[in-house]
Formats: sequence, C-alpha cells, structure tokens
Amino acid sequence: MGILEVKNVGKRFGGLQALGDVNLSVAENTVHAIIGPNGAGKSTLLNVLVGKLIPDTGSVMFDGQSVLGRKPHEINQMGISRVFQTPEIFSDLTVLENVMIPCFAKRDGAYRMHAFETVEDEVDIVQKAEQMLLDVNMQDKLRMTASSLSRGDKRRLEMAMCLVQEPRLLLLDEPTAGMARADTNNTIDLLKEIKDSRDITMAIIEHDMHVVFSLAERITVLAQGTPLVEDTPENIKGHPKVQEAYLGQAHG
Ligand SMILES: Nc1ncnc2c1ncn2[C@@H]1O[C@H](COP(=O)(O)OP(=O)(O)OP(=O)(O)O)[C@@H](O)[C@H]1O
Repeated sequence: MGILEVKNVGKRFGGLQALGDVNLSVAENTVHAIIGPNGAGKSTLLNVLVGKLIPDTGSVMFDGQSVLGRKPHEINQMGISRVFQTPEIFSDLTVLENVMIPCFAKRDGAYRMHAFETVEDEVDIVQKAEQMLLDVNMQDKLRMTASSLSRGDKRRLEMAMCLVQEPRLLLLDEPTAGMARADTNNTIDLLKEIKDSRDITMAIIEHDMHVVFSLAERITVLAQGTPLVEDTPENIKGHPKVQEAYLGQAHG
C-alpha cells in the first residue's frame, strides 16, 4: 500500500475526457515521476491531488485518508504540498518573510501578513525560516525582495515555502521548466539533498528526461488520460509503449 493511492480516477471537461481511468500507487519515501506528452492529463491529475479539481469518478487516498471533498488548505494540512510551474511567491516581501508566512499559516491556521509588525516576538519562526533558507542555499538572500530574484531562485524560494511546512508528500509541477542546464542541475542536486535529509515522498511531473532519470525511482507514463505503463527508469528507457506515447511529440 502506497502513501498515495489513486484508484479509477476519471475527469471530463465537457466532451473532453482529460483523465480516463487512472490508477497510481506512490510508495512512501520514493520519488515517482509522471511523464507523458502534452495534454496527457498530468496537470489535471495534480490538480485532483491537491483539491483544485474534483474528479467525476474514483478515489484518492493519502496515508489512509480520503483527499476528495477536502479544500486545498485542508489537503495541505494533511501533509501534501505543491510546487507550481509558475512560482507562487509574495513578490513585494523579502525572501525571509516569504518563508515565514507558511510557518504562521501552519501554526495559526491562517495567513498573517500583519505578523511582521511583531516579528521580534517570533524568534522561533524566524529561526525556522532561516534554517530552511540555509537548506536551499539561499542564506545570502534573506533580505532581498522576492521580485528581484532570478527565475531559478524564485523556484528555490517556493520550494523552501513548501518544505518549511514539513510535507510528507511534495508534488512538483515541472520544477525545472524554463531553466538553463546549470540551474536544472542545481535543482536536481537540491532535490536529491532534500530527499536524502528527511522523510519525504515526491511526485514529479517533468518533460526533461535528464531530470526524470536523475531523480525518479518509479515512472508512470500517462497518455490520453490513462497510464500506459509504470516501471523503473531502467525498464522505461526504450519501452515500446513510451515511444508510442511520444510519437509525433516535439519533446520527451
Ligand atoms: N479547465 C479545463 N477546461 C477544459 N479543458 C481542460 C482544462 N484543463 C485541462 N483541459 C484539457 O485536458 C487535457 C489534459 O490537460 P493537462 O493540462 O492535464 O495535460 P498535461 O499532460 O499536463 O499537458 P502539458 O504537458 O502540456 O502541461 C488537455 O486536452 C487540456 O486541454
């Protein structure tokens, strides 16, 4: 039994069957990649997992509890965090403040923008946020305004905002999209460090096969809303069904 169990999940948008009959089991403390051509349903599946979309059929269980019917913040409190394709950060705040906000949210159950007025009283949260930023190698950028960060650092910051909540499952939506090779490799190294330093399960959507094969222990190939094959990276390489799924696609 995996920490995440998706069973018979289907989702339609009008006449379009975005997810057909998705079954997926993600084992605890592993990195599981979900790959597939454009329009395969990867983002739709992720949106179901975080409560942004309600599927028409099926069930989603996280650590034995149903995710369906819960609001995104409730799913977050269950221990599922998501890093978006476009970083969701507070541009006008400093790097440190950005990481403090989810700490307040976790402690108080609500975002508290006014919290910074009494920041001296929040020593524990400042320390926690600073340690997190050290873990993602952003200790030199604590006082920088988030809007002035490079694209790679914005993603790194968003990762810190997720990780500071100590999620048990981290969902990564194309974590290296748009990055140059050096930044991509830094992100791979960072994710490996994160994985090795704590109990965490990762589910990652990614088009860059270098990233997928560097990180994933299991890979599910999704095509037209249905898993075609699930296997180890070694067995996925050169698998005829994978070639079939990507046939005619520009990347993969
Ligand atoms: N809100 C929506 N309304 C209507 N159709 C949608 C909606 N969201 C997604 N779709 C359609 O559902 C299908 C699956 O889309 P989805 O974004 O999940 O694919 P994907 O595998 O993530 O693609 P990509 O790799 O391009 O991000 C596509 O045909 C898409 O156009």
